[in-house]
Amino acid sequence: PHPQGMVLTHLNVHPGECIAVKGTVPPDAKSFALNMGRAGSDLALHFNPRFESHGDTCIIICNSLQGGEWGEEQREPDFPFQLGQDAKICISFNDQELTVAVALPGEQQLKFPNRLGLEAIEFFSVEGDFRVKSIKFK
Ligand SMILES: CCCO[C@@H]1O[C@H](CO)[C@@H](O[C@@H]2O[C@H](CO)[C@H](O)[C@H](OCc3cn(Cc4ccccc4)nn3)[C@H]2O)[C@H](O)[C@H]1NC(C)=O
Repeated sequence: PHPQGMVLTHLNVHPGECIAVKGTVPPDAKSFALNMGRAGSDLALHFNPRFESHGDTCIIICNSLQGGEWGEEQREPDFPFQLGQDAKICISFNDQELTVAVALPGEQQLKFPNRLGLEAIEFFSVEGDFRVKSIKFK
């Protein structure tokens, strides 16, 4: 099978701008992740909805990755995603925090501290069970 997902680099997204991702969650999805930061090993946010994965059921795991080391997980039980449904996710940030707004299927905002002091998002990747339909930079 082809590995799922995509990697975008040299993005230069600044505070106040947002990355708007639209896509579909397959009906048999187990887990997907949106990663953003400086590079694959230097992530301000690993946003990882788990439908059934790592012993977790329907929970969003957020974490940072610095020099290849995971930080402390933030576990969010408010879970807006549904198997087989479209999803619309807008990511923005400032010096204090990153904000993930899920506009589909639920309306939900999730905040995560900007532990890296990130000033621009250069790197964005999608991994796992999420079929990207569009990415817009607003
Ligand atoms: C109870 C003691 C062990 O704790 C467990 O430790 C695991 C290993 O650190 C934690 O799982 C890791 O959590 C990280 C976030 O904190 C990341 O999610 C680690 O996965 C990285 C990763 C991305 N990918 C690509 C990918 C992503 C999504 C779907 C498909 C492929 N493959 N591995 C994932 O392996 C897992 O979240 C954690 N569970 C708890 C309850 O704390």
